[in-house]
Amino acid sequence: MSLFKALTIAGSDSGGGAGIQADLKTFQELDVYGMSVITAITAQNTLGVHAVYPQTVESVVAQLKAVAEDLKPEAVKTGMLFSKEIIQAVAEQIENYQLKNLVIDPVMIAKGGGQLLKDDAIDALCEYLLPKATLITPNLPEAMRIADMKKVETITDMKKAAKRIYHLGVKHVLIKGGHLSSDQKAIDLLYDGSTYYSVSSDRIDTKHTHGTGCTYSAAITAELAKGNELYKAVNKAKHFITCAIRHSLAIGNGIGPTNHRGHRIENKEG
Ligand SMILES: Nc1ncnc2c1ncn2[C@@H]1O[C@H](COP(=O)(O)OP(=O)(O)O)[C@@H](O)[C@H]1O
Ligand SMILES: Cc1ncc(COP(=O)(O)O)c(N)n1
Repeated sequence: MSLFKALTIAGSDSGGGAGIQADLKTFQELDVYGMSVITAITAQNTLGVHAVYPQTVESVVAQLKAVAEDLKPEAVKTGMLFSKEIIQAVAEQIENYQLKNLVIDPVMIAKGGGQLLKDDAIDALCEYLLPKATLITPNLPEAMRIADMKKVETITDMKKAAKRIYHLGVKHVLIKGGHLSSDQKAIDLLYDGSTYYSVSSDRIDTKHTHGTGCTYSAAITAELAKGNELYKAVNKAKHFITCAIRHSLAIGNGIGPTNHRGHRIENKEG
């Protein structure tokens, strides 16, 4: 049996619900060998981000080189990248090692509050990373910033934003609808430059959604690593994240994490 390998380039969440920790748990659950490049360490729990300790560019490049020269991931995702210097260095190494199947989760602000991407880094993300990516997965506030729009609140806004982001050079755009109004289904919109696809589930009534975006993009990355084409990878990942939210964990005193074993509970694997 082949063993597929996926890499996450992201920040560490000490609370274990988002970032590197969510990504590695997701890779493991989906039978993909997981590797990591840590861009920043956050002191974080379900109540929020207490502190951010970014890694040096030298550290990020050294981690990335070590992984790329030896282990050769079939797919790569980025999460919290924090600064334009880190973004530029990551983009250079992705080019250098010709890393394929790149999924960008343009993480900006944690659900519990806390800035995970500096304001002046958004331009660098668009200029250096987007043109190398297979997919970008912004939530509504992130889509608004990247598309440079005043608001992204409805499906019509999502379509407009997807088109604008597509024209920045990325191959596919998936705008996540977790932040749509609470009477709407959890509708995500996938755009490939010609067609809009709706990827939808019922909305689950829970406040415990810490790490949903990280887990979803990690699941897409794992499915791409296994050789699935993009549309299929997104649909499989949507099932994974929906199960993870349905069985999310009411731990801590704030926004609890998703349950990466949720899909096993639904499939009665225990
Ligand atoms: N309450 C919910 N019920 C079902 N799916 C949800 C819910 N909240 C978010 N999702 C889904 O979780 C995924 C992550 O979306 P979102 O929460 O918008 O990302 P982020 O964590 O980046 O803000 C998307 O597929 C979204 O539709
Ligand atoms: C290190 C790190 N990366 C990403 C997120 C975003 O996750 P969420 O928006 O669910 O808080 C986070 N909180 N921490």
